[in-house]
Amino acid sequence: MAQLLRKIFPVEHSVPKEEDDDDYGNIEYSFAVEYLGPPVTYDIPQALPVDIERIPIAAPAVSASLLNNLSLPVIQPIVKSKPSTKKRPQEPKFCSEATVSPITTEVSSRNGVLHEPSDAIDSSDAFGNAKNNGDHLPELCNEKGDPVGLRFCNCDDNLREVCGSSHLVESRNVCTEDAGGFQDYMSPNNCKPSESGLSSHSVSSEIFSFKVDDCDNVTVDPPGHAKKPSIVTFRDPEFNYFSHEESHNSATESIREEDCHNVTVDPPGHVERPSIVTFRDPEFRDLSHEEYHNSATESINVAREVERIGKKGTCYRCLKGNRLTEKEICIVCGAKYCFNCVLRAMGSMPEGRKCITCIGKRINEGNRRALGKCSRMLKRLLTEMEVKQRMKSERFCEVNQLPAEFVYVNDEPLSQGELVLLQTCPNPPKKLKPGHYWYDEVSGFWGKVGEKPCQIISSHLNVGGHMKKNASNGDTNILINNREITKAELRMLKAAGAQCEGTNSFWLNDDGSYQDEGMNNVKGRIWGKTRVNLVCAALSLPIPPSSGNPGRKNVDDISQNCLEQKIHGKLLLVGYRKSGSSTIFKQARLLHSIPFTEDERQNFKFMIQRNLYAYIGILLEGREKFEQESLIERRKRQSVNQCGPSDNMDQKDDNTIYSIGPKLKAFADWLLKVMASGNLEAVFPPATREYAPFVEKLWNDTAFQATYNRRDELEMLSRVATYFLERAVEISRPDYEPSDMDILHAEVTTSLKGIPCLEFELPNSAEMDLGATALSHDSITRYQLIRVHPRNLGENCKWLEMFEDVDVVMFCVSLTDYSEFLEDSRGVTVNKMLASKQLLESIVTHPNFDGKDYLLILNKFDLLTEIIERVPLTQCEWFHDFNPVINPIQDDSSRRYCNLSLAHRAFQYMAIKFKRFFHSLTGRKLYVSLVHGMKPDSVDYALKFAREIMVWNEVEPSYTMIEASITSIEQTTSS
Ligand SMILES: Nc1nc2c(ncn2[C@@H]2O[C@H](COP(=O)(O)OP(=O)(O)OP(=O)(O)O)[C@@H](O)[C@H]2O)c(=O)[nH]1
Ligand SMILES: [Mg+2]
Repeated sequence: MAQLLRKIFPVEHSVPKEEDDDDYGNIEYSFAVEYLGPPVTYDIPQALPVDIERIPIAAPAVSASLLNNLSLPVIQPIVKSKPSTKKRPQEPKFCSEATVSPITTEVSSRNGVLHEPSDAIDSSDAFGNAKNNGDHLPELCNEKGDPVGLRFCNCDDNLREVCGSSHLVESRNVCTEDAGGFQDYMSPNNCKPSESGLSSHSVSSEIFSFKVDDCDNVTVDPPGHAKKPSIVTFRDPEFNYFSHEESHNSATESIREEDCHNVTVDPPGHVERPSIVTFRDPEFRDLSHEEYHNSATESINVAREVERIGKKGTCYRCLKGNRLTEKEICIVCGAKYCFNCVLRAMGSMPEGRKCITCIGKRINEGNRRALGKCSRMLKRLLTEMEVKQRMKSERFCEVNQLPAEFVYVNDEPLSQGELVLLQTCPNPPKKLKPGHYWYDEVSGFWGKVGEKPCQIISSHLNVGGHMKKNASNGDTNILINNREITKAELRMLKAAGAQCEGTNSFWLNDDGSYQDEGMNNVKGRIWGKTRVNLVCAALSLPIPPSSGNPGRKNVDDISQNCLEQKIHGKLLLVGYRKSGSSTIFKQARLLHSIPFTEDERQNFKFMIQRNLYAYIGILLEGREKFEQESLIERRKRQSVNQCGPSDNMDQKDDNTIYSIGPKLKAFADWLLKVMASGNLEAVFPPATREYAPFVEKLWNDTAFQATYNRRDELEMLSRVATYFLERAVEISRPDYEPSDMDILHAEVTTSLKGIPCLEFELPNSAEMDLGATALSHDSITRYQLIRVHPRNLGENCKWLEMFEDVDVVMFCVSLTDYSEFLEDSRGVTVNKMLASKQLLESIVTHPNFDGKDYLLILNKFDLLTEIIERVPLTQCEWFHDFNPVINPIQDDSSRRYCNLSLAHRAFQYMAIKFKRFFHSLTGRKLYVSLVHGMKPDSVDYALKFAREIMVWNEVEPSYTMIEASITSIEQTTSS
């Protein structure tokens, strides 16, 4: 049979004969035959069937220009190597220019006896994968002489070093021939297989250290690696993660004897954490380690973290670069490669962005969302077609698919068919990941076990087991479809008008109709009411897709979109009128590249144009006033001079520099009338096109310009008006398109209709702020920023309870508020700073907000520096004792500096006032951040500050640490 096959499929030698072992020439095919002998009493390693689909296929190489100086791995043809009967591992055969590095072997053993290798051993790894380690695997025997996974020559009872190629311990061939052959990766820089005759087992130009410690734990540490017990790591100088293992096949890289002799062999740089599979994605926590192991089939290679060799931030291959260097990340092990190394490390990417050694392995679940989303770096490296092809492979190749058996629905793992059913239904669960979920097939409610529902999916799907009563860990004594609901759901029910008193069991259908259990009459419907939607939005409860607001994507009223992904922290942004909270919200949006939709831009355009007419109206009103004043002044002068009144003179005197022509006068009168009637919103934008020519004429008019020059005297004119008035002609045109800066500056009347919310990502720690890489989702966390206007909170902030799950309240105060007054609802004039203080008190003392963290954002610092000298801080009675010692101003150049320093002192003073006030209410610290809403960096800093507050809370708070942080914050904010 073998001979026949040889005739049909002649196999060429991959290595020149003279370099070869004798046995190599005798290539054979062998087939498994049924064992008919007597029963065996020992374990036989399992031979796994080959999954043809998992064998990587050579893909076209990247463009020729890129290949010139690349050392890409070469795939060797499949050959069978006969088990060697040699006592010593085969020495490597390198091409002439290749050098063999000395091998360092450290052996320390009390009980362990290291035997000369005899035959290749088979071993099972931690996942039960069968391994045939071939004849080149170092073999380690325990005291009974049983092989335990490593084989190497020269043993000693003590630690010792053995150098020289004769003691070479070769890297392994972990691939089983049964499993479909192996693939040999090597660097052409070192050796070309065809020329060198290098066997697939012989690239071992390594420095390894082996250590057998007291408990027969064997450790092989490459130099420079942090020693971890029971872990063997290999390192190739040219290709750090290069190994002989056949990562495409069912064998894994690790050899582990779990009982007494912990022996692990890991691929270069890859570290398998002892008996722990770590999934950094918090979502994955649902699946315990044991379950993962138990449910993993033998052929599954799981995601593992790669051990960093170089310094933090450097490329994992060339060890160059820093945190700021752009890198591509392996979706399996997390290794990061720089622009120059990524193609060498990842080859032709048959399964997307994976190191060559990670091909065939499951992705890290934390990277699932990034599948198929190309980075900028790849776009620069590859052609458009190549990028498409690789991203397609990444998304659709089998090994990258979600394993059905890792998804538990109502405590039962899904079959492949059920997973397909779930994923292809009209409303599938979004971003499904391994984990435990509950599903109410009657209502379509879907959530994670132990949590409130996060989505409403298609109902009546036959997937998973039966929903348990305690599936969502509810504690309300109210049942919906036999599930005890959570407090949040109870609020939703109440908002929908359901009578929950007396009844504790409801039947809820997928159309939202509900009835008492056992009764036939529908008592009402949950969905379709604005109030219910608002409550759901605020409590992060799902609503059916049809009741959502599909038009808007990233920023929206808190809706389904916000619930798709795990939100790590929620920030509530609130501030008194015109404190700048919506500017900060818009700035956060721009910072996190969430573009404004066309609809939003159109709305901003209309708002900006309408505001422009309002500013013009205020100027025209001012013009009238200035004209009057001017006339009065003139008449006074005339009467003083006693020039003798004459009709001619009177006529002439009516014209001042503030006088405008009859046409403009008619327009001005009309505009002022519209404003007085409060109809500006109704007239603009419709009248914009018609009146644009008047704006241009006005702007070019000397009287209008004279008024504009005195705009500081017009109290009604907001400070931001200048920004828009300077471009009045352009903005008034019908074809005006607002820029992001225009949108940022726009005074937007906050709508009462919705609660804007945006999701954004931040690196996990301040350390990483500088060096976040494109794909490291494990080091990036999602946050939600909710902006609520005080008017939306209702009287005494009663609606605040809707936001009780926020982590940090960002309370925004304009630093210029001390100089502004307004009439409250009772018609009483109040200082805006005091109004802000009152609002803060209402929130802080709200029962649902007891114990929350607060970050006070003192905004508009730039404006404070402008006004602080003109308007004393003592204008606000709360600041009556502000009495800083200021150096006398010597000249104009030092005036600005003095203002700045005065503004700083004023800021510090106000911050302390608020801190003391907060402390008197809560007994706790108030964090403070100085912000300039127009500056992205400043807003970014504030958001990261909020993140740090959350992080401090997560870490067991040590008093000293927090104190230290607070001190540093105060220093930062005051600097
Ligand atoms: N110069 C300056 N202007 C700012 C700053 N922050 C906000 N503004 C301006 O202040 C005005 C009011 O800001 P908004 O963000 O609309 O204030 P708000 O808190 O949303 O006000 P409401 O809509 O009443 O809630 C806008 O014109 C902003 O352009 C700042 O830091 N510096
Ligand atoms: Mg606003």
